[in-house]
Amino acid sequence: MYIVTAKEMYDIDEYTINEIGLEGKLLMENAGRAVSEKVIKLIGETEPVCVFIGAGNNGGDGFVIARVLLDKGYFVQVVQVVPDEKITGDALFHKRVFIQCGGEVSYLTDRAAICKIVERVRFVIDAIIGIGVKGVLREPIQEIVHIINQSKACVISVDIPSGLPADEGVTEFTSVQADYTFVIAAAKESAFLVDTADYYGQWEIVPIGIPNLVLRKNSTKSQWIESNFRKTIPSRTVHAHKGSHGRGLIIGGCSEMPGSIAMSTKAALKTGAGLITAGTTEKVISMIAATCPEAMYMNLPEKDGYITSGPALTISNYHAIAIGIGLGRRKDTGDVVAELLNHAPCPLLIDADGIYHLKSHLSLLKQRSMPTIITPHPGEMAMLLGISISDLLSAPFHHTRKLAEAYGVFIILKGKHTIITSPKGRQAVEASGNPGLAKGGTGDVLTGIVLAMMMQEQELFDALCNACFIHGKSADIQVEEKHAYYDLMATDVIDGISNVYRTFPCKRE
Ligand SMILES: NC(=O)C1=CN([C@@H]2O[C@H](COP(=O)(O)OP(=O)(O)OC[C@H]3O[C@@H](n4cnc5c(N)ncnc54)[C@H](O)[C@@H]3O)[C@@H](O)[C@H]2O)[C@@H](O)CC1
Ligand SMILES: Nc1ncnc2c1ncn2[C@@H]1O[C@H](COP(=O)(O)OP(=O)(O)O)[C@@H](O)[C@H]1O
Ligand SMILES: [K+]
Repeated sequence: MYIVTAKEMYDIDEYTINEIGLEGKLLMENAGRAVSEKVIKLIGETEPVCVFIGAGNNGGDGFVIARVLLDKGYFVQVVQVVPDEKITGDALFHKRVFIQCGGEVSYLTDRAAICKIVERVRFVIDAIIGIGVKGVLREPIQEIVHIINQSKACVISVDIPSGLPADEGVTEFTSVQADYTFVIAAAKESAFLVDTADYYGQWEIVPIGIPNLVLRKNSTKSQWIESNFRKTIPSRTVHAHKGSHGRGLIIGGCSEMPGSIAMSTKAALKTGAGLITAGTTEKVISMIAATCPEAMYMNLPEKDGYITSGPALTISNYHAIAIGIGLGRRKDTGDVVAELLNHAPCPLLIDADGIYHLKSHLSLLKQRSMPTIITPHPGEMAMLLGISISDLLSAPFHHTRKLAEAYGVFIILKGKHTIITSPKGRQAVEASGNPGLAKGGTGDVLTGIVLAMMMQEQELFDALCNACFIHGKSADIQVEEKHAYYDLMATDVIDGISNVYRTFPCKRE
């Protein structure tokens, strides 16, 4: 499940054609056939279909789809939206094959004629432009796209909704609003961005015979899905003891936010951590101890209800430490974050107010010999970078990679499509979870889950991805089985962790 830019996709095509030896015409045939199979499943037997075709190879895919449907007995109307001389190369080859098979092509750009056709069909296949789009759509294509968008027909886009950029960072565009998109060979970046994802409608990737090794070689991003979780999540051996599953310390909490550290602590234990100590103020300990009797507590010095640094903070005995949840933003509380950045002898996870304090100590990240992980939501990430949230969200892959590489830090940028980035620039998207998670406290739960995963025997990058998977899937199963988006609480997400382990048991023994 690779994620690519348009350039990476072109490199993949080129390598497959020139080095592997699979011809472009053949890839186009495969692409058209693969999409047709999906289309047939979707639309049933007898529906009339209109295929809109543009000048490039995306249009070429459209000719193959039209031929397959025609061959299966569908009434297929092909509307070519560019003049004949624009159809060249592999697309022209497949246009000729379509015509040889009895297909008819009408070159149409007239509004009234197109409206009439679109009114009569229940399904429109959009093969006007694929990843080759440059800038905002020109006329008459822009108007044709508006007609398609206003029609009642179900719109199925080939590879990408026409007009939509494949890459992040493009903010001005007009696009087909698809109901379904069958994406060719690899997901494109825009399928995961706040401003562009919805144009795809429901989407899935269709393989077209490009070898996996070529995809792997040319992409740095992928989706983290169920099979990744199953392959990488370590099992607990029969000889396991609490020491073999990690001793973790979570530092946070203040008088106004006592619950957050309680939730992180509980989530870490529920996820499988061996021993968890919650380091917080005496008052917070008295408030939360009864809610999580399995945890241990470290009484930290405080001032006005907030943690301050002092000798009570012993950090040498832990396999991983998390700081930031419900910590507050006082300057002397920030000193504790700096102290950990300087001295924590183990992987360090920084979240929430810890990220706020990190902004003043970014340079300390580079000196750390053990990994540092941050888990910002877009507001915190934009604050760290000194850019607006909308700028961040228009190019989240780029911005997170830049920060991760510059400071040698692992980043979990939270959202519907959570992006996990390593200091070497490897990136994964974890897409589970639902709007029920848009509620205070769910981030604190994630922190606990991440801390626990960091201490299990697996690659750190995989651990971070698996943590996001557990968090999102817990919410998804809870909503499927007994909750709604509205009533899901962060504590329900903790309870739901058991469902995730029971639904996706680990295979590795
Ligand atoms: N071998 C390959 O390269 C394969 C490519 N495939 C398909 O080919 C597509 C990419 O093909 P191409 O690179 O030919 O590009 P596209 O077919 O995506 O689009 C290029 C055409 O769109 C026009 N265009 C671009 N921007 C425009 C704008 N703003 N307004 C109006 N017209 C505009 C261009 O003039 C050009 O004719 C993929 O999305 C995929 O569907 C598949 O067939 C699989 C194999
Ligand atoms: N609409 C959504 N779909 C999927 N996941 C979501 C959605 N909204 C929020 N989340 C997830 O919920 C968590 C919220 O974290 P955060 O904003 O830090 O919450 P808080 O600090 O209030 O606990 C993140 O893991 C995020 O990915
Ligand atoms: K398209």
